[in-house]
Amino acid sequence: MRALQDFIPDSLAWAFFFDLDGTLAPLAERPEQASVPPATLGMLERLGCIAGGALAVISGRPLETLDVLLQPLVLPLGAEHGAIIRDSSGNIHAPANDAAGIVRALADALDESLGGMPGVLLERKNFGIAVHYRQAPEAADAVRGIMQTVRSRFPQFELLPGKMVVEAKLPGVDKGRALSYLMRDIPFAGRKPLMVGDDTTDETAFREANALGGTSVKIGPGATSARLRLAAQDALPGWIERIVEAGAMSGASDNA
Ligand SMILES: O=P(O)(O)OC[C@H]1O[C@H](O[C@H]2O[C@H](CO)[C@@H](O)[C@H](O)[C@H]2O)[C@H](O)[C@@H](O)[C@@H]1O
Repeated sequence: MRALQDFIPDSLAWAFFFDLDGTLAPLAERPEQASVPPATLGMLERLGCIAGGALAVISGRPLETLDVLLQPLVLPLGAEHGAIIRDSSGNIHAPANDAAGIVRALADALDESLGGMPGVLLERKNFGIAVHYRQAPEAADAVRGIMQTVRSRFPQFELLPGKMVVEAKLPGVDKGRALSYLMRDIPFAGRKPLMVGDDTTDETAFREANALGGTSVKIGPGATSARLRLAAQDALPGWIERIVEAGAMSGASDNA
């Protein structure tokens, strides 16, 4: 696999897709402690301008949380692993059926089965849930077992393992589909997609970006379908800055 340092995509030809946790935001002990550094937000804003708006975030986070984490930017989004999409015109695309009741029932059942396991966090979302064990790594097997047992009573969901987390999401929802959906319309259409992510949950988007004639960047170690690798998350802002500077030198406008 190629290392990333010599690949500086042309901002006029590429569409940029970023994962959030572990990619734009350094990983934190708890979900509510994560933040996107102001310098990264500034670089994203400039990149979005020189790329003609062809920049989106595709994340497991709820849409409303992404808007808070990315403010003052308001970007096209694939939220909750792509269950909810906000396109470049600001239109929201979400599953037609109201999942609130069944998500609440699943979360309540998990809450009861987890029984206040120390260090284990239950995160409720609109179309799924996440059970985190970053603060109790020794609970990993127990959490996975409980998730499998409870999920068997809720066939409306499928499990998705991630970094120190097991999530339950709707079937047919994945980041690859979100990327593909966004790529259908201007300003993404006609460009080559570049997906940057750090987790197994990003693999569907890596494969989709590759299949659509683009490429993909995996941050950190681990088996992956991504074609390029960046050693660590803290090297990402510098790489984005190089794309922005190269774009500015080639005459792409970074005036909003
Ligand atoms: O698709 P992503 O943007 O990578 O979101 C995936 C999940 O990220 C969050 O959990 C992860 O980040 C937390 C904060 O750094 C960390 O404490 C946790 O261990 C990670 O799994 C988020 O809470 C989930 O909702 C996202 O699905």
